[in-house]
Amino acid sequence: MNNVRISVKAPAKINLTLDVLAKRPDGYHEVEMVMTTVDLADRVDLTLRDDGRISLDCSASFVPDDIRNHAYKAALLLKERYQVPYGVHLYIDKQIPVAAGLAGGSSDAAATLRGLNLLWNLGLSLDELAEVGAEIGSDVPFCVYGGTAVARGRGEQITHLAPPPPCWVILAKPPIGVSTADVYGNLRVKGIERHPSTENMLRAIQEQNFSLMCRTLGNVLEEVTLNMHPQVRQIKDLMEASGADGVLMSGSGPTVFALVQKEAKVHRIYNALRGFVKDVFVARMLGVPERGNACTNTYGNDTLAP
Ligand SMILES: C[C@](O)(CO)[C@H](O)COP(=O)(O)OP(=O)(O)OC[C@H]1O[C@@H](n2ccc(N)nc2=O)[C@H](O)[C@@H]1O
Ligand SMILES: Nc1ncnc2c1ncn2[C@@H]1O[C@H](COP(=O)(O)OP(=O)(O)OP(=O)(O)O)[C@@H](O)[C@H]1O
Repeated sequence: MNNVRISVKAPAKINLTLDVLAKRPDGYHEVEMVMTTVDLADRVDLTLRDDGRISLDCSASFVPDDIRNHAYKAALLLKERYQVPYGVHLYIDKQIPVAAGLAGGSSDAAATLRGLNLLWNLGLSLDELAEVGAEIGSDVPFCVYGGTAVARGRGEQITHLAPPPPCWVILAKPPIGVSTADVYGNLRVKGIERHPSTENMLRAIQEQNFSLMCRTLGNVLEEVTLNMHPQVRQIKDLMEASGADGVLMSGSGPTVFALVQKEAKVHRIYNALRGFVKDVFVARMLGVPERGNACTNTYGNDTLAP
């Protein structure tokens, strides 16, 4: 093991809108979704290995530490594609709940790609890293860039956006794991009654209109997951009853988030939820790619430009 080490932040994402337009011949769904990052984040530490091997540890023991881990897969793909002689040891400090609809694994993979680009001195652009990321999962390209974007295709076609109006985000995850494949599998695309308006969400962001953003929140997967897991509906109801300005399930769930602008409301909603569910987090909307994403290393400074 070498002592050249960098740390990269891997923020969670939330979906402000998630629309499904069609089922594709390849089994995936054609989506249109507005996504943004929040400051609930994992940290990925990358230490250079001279022996060419890839290894991984995670603070959460139930997360796989082999090729099933998205971060491990990211390192292997990059190593093979660019014939890198070096290896890496990855340590993931897990703060984002797992199988929660917050793209934790995807963000770890994206952070690994960004970190290895520096550690292995590959000189790749974010577009090139996102292309590698798409081989790992549909959410990885967005996570490579971070910030705020519309994602189309199966999620890999990214159009960057300005940050949404600033606000607090309270996230609550019931103690169940949800399989994204099952949720998409249970969706009847032709039966979708209300599609969220991407156009209105873009307008809300452009005009920095918090109230329009809250009114436009929408996720067509929500109904599917709510029917599978009634607890998710209870959390949603509780957030709404506690005065949240907007409430939505993220991704395929089961995490539900509430948006509020007034700090006093944050405490009220947090306290109401804590009696009901253990995993409650208070975060700020990040909305922009984080500067200084990769920190302390033996090169002396952070050269990652997100
Ligand atoms: C629900 C979201 O998280 C919203 O951001 C994404 O659409 C899913 O992203 P992800 O977890 O990275 O998804 P992947 O790992 O690529 O795919 C998991 C499974 O979800 C289904 N899937 C995923 C993305 C998509 N556009 N259509 C799909 O039908 C497929 O059955 C796939 O086998
Ligand atoms: N680095 C990782 N962190 C967490 N889970 C991982 C990781 N790599 C692979 N996994 C596996 O992926 C599965 C989904 O975990 P993850 O936390 O990424 O889900 P998610 O937040 O619902 O993702 P998405 O929002 O992209 O659908 C878990 O069952 C876990 O075993």
